[in-house]
Amino acid sequence: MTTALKTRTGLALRGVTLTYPDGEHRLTALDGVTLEVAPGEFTAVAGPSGSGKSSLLAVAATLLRPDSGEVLIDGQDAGALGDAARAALRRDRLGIVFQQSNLLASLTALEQLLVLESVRGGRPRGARERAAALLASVGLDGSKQHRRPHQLSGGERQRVNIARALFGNPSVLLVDEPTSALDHERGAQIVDLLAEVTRTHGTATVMVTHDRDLLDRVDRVLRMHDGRLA
Ligand SMILES: Nc1ncnc2c1ncn2[C@@H]1O[C@H](COP(=O)(O)OP(=O)(O)OP(=O)(O)O)[C@@H](O)[C@H]1O
Repeated sequence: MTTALKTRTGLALRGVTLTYPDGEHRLTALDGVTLEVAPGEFTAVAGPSGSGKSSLLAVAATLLRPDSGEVLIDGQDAGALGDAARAALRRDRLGIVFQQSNLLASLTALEQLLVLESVRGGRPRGARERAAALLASVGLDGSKQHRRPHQLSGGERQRVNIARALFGNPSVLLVDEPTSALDHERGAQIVDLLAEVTRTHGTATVMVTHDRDLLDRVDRVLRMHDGRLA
């Protein structure tokens, strides 16, 4: 495994602008966004609907190429890479937790993590033990690891999502509205868990949220308005 050799400097966006086609014009979703998130730092991005939060995550996740500006993951400029190298960068350095739990219905919690190793081209020795330990560390012990998504609560599914995102030992963890399907108490527990894994795994974590009540649990809150960060 090369994970031990990763140089971790976190996430940096420099002067990022993103536009979408909008009839005969272009709509500016991100307008010169600059942002740095260091390893072990938990940053929230809050802002009204349509302000550009999801666009910011998609660009940071290297899923969308910005019109201009740079996206650096551990110092590597994603824009300078071809598609295959960008996919490898995503696989090796990024963990992504989507709003909708996109777990595979037929797999148990443990298998949701292990299937990633198969995609990566094999299952290194100890992967099963590591997956089990990771699930236990996010609060899913024992028999719950052998349940399928429909046999888990919304909060538990989100815990599996978080464990799965951490399984590749990412440097950067990107989280999109993780509490939208949860009540306040369970939402707060998930944000506390994200704060804990940010510390213990040393990830540069960015969470997009519109839930203001949870913002006192993060290291830093950035506000987004009309594609600009303040
Ligand atoms: N694929 C797309 N094509 C065209 N316009 C888009 C597309 N995706 C988003 N937009 C527009 O870009 C702007 C930013 O959208 P974005 O989804 O990033 O905002 P958001 O802050 O995440 O909103 P929400 O909180 O509602 O999810 C909005 O004006 C939106 O309508």
